[in-house]
Amino acid sequence: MTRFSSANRFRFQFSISKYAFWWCLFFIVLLCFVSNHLLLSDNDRRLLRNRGKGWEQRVLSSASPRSSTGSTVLVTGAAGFIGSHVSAALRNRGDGVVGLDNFNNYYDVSLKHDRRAMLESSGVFIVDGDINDQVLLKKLFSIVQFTHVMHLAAQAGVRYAMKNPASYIDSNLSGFVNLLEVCKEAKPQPAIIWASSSSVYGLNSKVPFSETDRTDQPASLYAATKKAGEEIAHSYNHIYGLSITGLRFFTVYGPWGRPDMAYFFFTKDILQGNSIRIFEGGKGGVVARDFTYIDDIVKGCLAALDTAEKSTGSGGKKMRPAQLRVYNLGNTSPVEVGSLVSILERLLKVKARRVATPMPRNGDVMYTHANISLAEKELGYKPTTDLRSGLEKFVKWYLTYYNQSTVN
Ligand SMILES: O=C(O)[C@H]1O[C@H](OP(=O)(O)OP(=O)(O)OC[C@H]2O[C@@H](n3ccc(=O)[nH]c3=O)[C@H](O)[C@@H]2O)[C@H](O)[C@@H](O)[C@@H]1O
Repeated sequence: MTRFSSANRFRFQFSISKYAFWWCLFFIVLLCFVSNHLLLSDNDRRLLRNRGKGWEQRVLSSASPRSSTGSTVLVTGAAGFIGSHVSAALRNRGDGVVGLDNFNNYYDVSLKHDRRAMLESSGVFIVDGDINDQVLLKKLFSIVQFTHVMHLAAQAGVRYAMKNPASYIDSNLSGFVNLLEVCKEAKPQPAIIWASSSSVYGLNSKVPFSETDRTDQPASLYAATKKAGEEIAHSYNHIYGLSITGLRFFTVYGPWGRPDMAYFFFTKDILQGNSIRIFEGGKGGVVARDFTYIDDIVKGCLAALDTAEKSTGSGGKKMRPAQLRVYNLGNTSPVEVGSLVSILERLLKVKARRVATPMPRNGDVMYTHANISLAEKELGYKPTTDLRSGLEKFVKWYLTYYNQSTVN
């Protein structure tokens, strides 16, 4: 009995320690899984993804220009609307392009992934990363000598600033400063071209808007951050000799556009039979925009890049004064929102359910109209697409992309 129980005890203890061992192992694996998948920040995960095997090689091959005179451009916001078009155009003419985008969910992320797929097929690699990530930016600059930075990453949208003000500070102010900090330290420094906005004109009532008009009355936080960006650009140019060009875009539209913009969600709502709100100014005031087609904007961006002088500093030290420019890139022919809807109705062959709504106090301004004579003179910028032809291209893209047909 005693002999039997001591053998049994031994077996019992052995199996207990065996189970304890397997349980420990199970808990260790579980712990690893939890720390990897739940405790890692978005940024850590992004770094792991970015630094995977072959990552540097992909960055380098995307950065190499096809011709000896080609530029090497870092495009931030490359999976965005304007960023994807500009990246494709730069690549198509032979420049080296590395994209950077944080793929945030401000609007449908799958659209951004589809833009990325389109760019990757033409040889542009988009790094999944944030402009606030200084370690990542420094890493990119240590691998590639960028001649230019086309900074198109931003928190866009005028009305959304009332819902999520912090996102505008994060991208348009902190992110911009972070990028400039890395650019100013680079040896040699790149020239920077970046997206400002027509919204900086705010409550300015002198039309058409010229670059010399007042821009100290922003009507939204979005506009205030873009205006602040222009002042920040001034200080980095002044202190560090960075060559900086700001482009004030006027309501850019077209294929692969932004679903948060009126022409885009009006199209969706008209097709789905939903009503659309058309903002109207009080006392006969007109609500209109100088809608500008994406291909014209791309030409303006490339011309700004081609005419940008080199930065004059290096490694944080300014050698002599550097170029600082700002240009309006608009279409010069404002169209009332109601007329935009009429064009969409004709193209979609569907009557819109219009609800006239007095302009809410949401950061929108009543009217925009660009004077583009400066861009015309110095960049050779000449928009050629009227709203009807541009919307026709947009609608064609929209119906194909969303696999829809018009209702006859
Ligand atoms: O050019 C610019 O500076 C800005 O252009 C657009 O801003 P916005 O002109 O307000 O463009 P939409 O949001 O597409 O609005 C277009 C027009 O439709 C009107 N609207 C908008 C929404 C709506 O439900 N109803 C309506 O009538 C707006 O008041 C505006 O007049 C972009 O969203 C900004 O990111 C950009 O910086």
